[in-house]
Amino acid sequence: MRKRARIIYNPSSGREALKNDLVDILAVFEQAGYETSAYATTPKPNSAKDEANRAAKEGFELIVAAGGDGTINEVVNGLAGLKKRPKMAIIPAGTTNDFARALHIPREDPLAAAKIVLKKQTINMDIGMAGDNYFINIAGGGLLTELTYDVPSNLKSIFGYLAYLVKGAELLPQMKSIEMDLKYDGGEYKGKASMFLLALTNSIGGFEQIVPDASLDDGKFTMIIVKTSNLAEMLHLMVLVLTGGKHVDDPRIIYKKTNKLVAKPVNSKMMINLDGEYGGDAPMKFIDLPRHIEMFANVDDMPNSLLTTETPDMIEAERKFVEKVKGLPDELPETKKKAE
Ligand SMILES: Nc1ncnc2c1ncn2[C@@H]1O[C@H](COP(=O)(O)OP(=O)(O)OP(=O)(O)O)[C@@H](O)[C@H]1O
Repeated sequence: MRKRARIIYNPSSGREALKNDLVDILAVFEQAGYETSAYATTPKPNSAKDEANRAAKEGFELIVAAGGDGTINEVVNGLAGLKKRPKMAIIPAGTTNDFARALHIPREDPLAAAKIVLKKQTINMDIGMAGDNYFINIAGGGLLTELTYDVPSNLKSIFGYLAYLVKGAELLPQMKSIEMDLKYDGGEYKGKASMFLLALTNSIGGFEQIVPDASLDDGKFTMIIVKTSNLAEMLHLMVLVLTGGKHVDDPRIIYKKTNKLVAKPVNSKMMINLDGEYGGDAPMKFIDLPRHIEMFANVDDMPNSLLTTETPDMIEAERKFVEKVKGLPDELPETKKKAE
């Protein structure tokens, strides 16, 4: 019997290109040896997740997630809890496409992304588990991570994580650190922090510098705890990120590899963000499931070292941002006071 592939695509995500190319995309997977069918997701919550789960249980050998990061996250959530998990491929069609960036899959041309399957190269990717949910790219908690919900998606497309940070900087005067208890492999942080992040890939909102040494299959998250919420200090850290990852050694940051994290707020509420979406409230336990899903990737093009793959508009966005930050005074006593 021929192997079967199910393409789960979001007809509403990103550009029309996905729909226009669908017939050719189906042909690529047929050429790769799969009897292939397609399923269009609906606005109903979890439609991609439920279909991925159903197809996997029916014995499909390959599930292709075609859409934005939200669709990919849902498909992973449909598969990660199963004992027998099919292979996955992704065709990015969203705005930020963080995950495709990490796997070096073309982000502008869905047909080219589909053709990665013809190279027959896969990697066994780590997946994050957070309570009952799964994530593939990043989890976070704390006041700053809550801001992602406010970043309009047209801004996301140009600035990615930068938008998140700029928005954060704008809102910082209203912000404060919260008291957290974070237990990780071999250590614990008890104290004030503005946020923590757990990264599985090195691509967060288009910025590979934030987690310069993330590995996709080492069974460990890269954990970043940002202790300060002081406006001037946050801006300084952003500049360190933009100028090549020097933030990792900064004393206001804890930067560690860990397989687990138990995150608890002390006397306050802490929302958890999973792959850019609200994922429940802490206390929450996070575990890195090592080499959990076999994923088609452009392995030839994935660098051993972690070189950035910036597009011209990202470089321009970075340049503008650094200019903006440079123009600000070092100390902003009014806002600083409120931020503390
Ligand atoms: N047929 C549909 N019509 C409208 N919305 C849909 C449909 N199918 C799925 N959705 C919604 O699309 C959202 C997921 O979007 P997805 O992440 O795939 O693309 P995107 O939003 O364009 O990408 P990005 O997050 O990168 O901007 C979910 O909220 C889901 O409910």
